[in-house]
Amino acid sequence: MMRTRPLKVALLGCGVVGSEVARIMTTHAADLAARIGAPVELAGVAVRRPDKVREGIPAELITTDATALVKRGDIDVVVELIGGIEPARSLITTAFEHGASVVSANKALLAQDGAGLHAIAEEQNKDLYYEAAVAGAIPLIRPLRESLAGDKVNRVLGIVNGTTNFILDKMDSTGAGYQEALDEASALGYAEADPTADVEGFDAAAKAAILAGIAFHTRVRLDDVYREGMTEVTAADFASAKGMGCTIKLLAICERAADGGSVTARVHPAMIPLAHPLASVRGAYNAVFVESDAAGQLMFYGPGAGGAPTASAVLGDLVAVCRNRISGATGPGASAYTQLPVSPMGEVVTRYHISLDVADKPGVLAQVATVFAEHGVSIDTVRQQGKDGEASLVVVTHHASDASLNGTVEALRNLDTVRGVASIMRVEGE
Ligand SMILES: NC(=O)c1ccc[n+]([C@@H]2O[C@H](COP(=O)([O-])OP(=O)(O)OC[C@H]3O[C@@H](n4cnc5c(N)ncnc54)[C@H](O)[C@@H]3O)[C@@H](O)[C@H]2O)c1
Ligand SMILES: N[C@@H](CCO)C(=O)O
Ligand code: NA
Repeated sequence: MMRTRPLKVALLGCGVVGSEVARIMTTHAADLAARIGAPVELAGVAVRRPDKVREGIPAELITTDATALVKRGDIDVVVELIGGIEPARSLITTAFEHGASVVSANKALLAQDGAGLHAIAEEQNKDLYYEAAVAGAIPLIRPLRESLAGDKVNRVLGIVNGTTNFILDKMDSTGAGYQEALDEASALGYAEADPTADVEGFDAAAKAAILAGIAFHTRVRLDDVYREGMTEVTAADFASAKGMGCTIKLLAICERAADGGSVTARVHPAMIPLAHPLASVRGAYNAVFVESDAAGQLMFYGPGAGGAPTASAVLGDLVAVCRNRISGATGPGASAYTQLPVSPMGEVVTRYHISLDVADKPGVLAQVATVFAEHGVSIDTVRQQGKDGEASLVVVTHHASDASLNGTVEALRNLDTVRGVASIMRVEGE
């Protein structure tokens, strides 16, 4: 039966995502009301620039005072789409304290203080939903929190940043320059307000922290996630990758240790075989593999960024939270009961592609191989190409710990015959 009193929604931020949320709330109003069981009304929109023309949003709803809006007391759901840490955190906290539930897409804030926000939500008996914060439109948070709640997840691996996937794809497929591809990603609404968050891997690291926490029922903060961005990936790296039947993607990898006693979370560029499903993830699309005891391997794929796709996830959360409001229930809260330690990157075991510039003379290969052997790093393949007394040596290793690999590279740099380490890249997905 349809309730006549509408649920009131306050929208904080009306940029790329917020404007799409407002548009869909208006164009889909009747369907949303039917699905929720009550009409949903946009009761106020907090913006920074009130003079901007905002099609479809009545001028009387616009305010620059976000704090007053969340303090009104009659708001059922606050949708936070400002981004960043402050004032978003204070606004969300105030919203809970004044009776509202919250939907947010703010991965930076959730990775930094998800535990604190969940605690306040639980204290106030309110919902905190954030499907849009990880992998845009792709349903991922809800499947992990709800559909897989009876299984044991061991690994989450994937492409979780649309901007960097868009840039790497352009560099690989069209030979486009880094800056040109980044400018295009920003114009399309994929990049963060400060795109450094994307290209330096902070955004993917925030998503990895959120995913690892939910997948392993533990607490993983942004600082726990090892992070390398993609700004140093070069055309030469793509050429090397091609040479071994691979491409390069910025991956987020969260793993539970084989003994179950700890977890790791990392973000870095990696070579993956062209035959791997992640290799064919193009543009701003995201794809995430989840491996669990009972289900085996699941793959989630779809648009990872952009106004409308992200708004789809926000609207899904809005419907869920509104339904909960009507039934007087709340959805699942934080589930960090396992309290697993996060192991340092040095303990992560993977394969490596190392490109060295060496002197082209007898014994160099043996010298290099000895350094690998001394550090317990087993070599899979070696490729050498000579050029004017110098040579380029490409070594691909078997599985080794990051600590052993770092020790190897340090020792290689100390060899007179090694002129330089041109690149080191992990090899995943085999
Ligand atoms: N764009 C995407 O593809 C995407 C995808 C997933 C998640 N997100 C997240 O969604 C959030 C919003 O992203 P966006 O792309 O829409 O950013 P955006 O920069 O386009 O929009 C944010 C808006 O908030 C406004 N704002 C800032 N401070 C404010 C304040 N104090 N009061 C009122 N308004 C304020 C800004 O003027 C801006 O219009 C961020 O947390 C982002 O990380 C974005
Ligand atoms: N800047 C982010 C938005 C989606 O979270 C990305 O490119 O993936
Ligand atoms: Na999502």
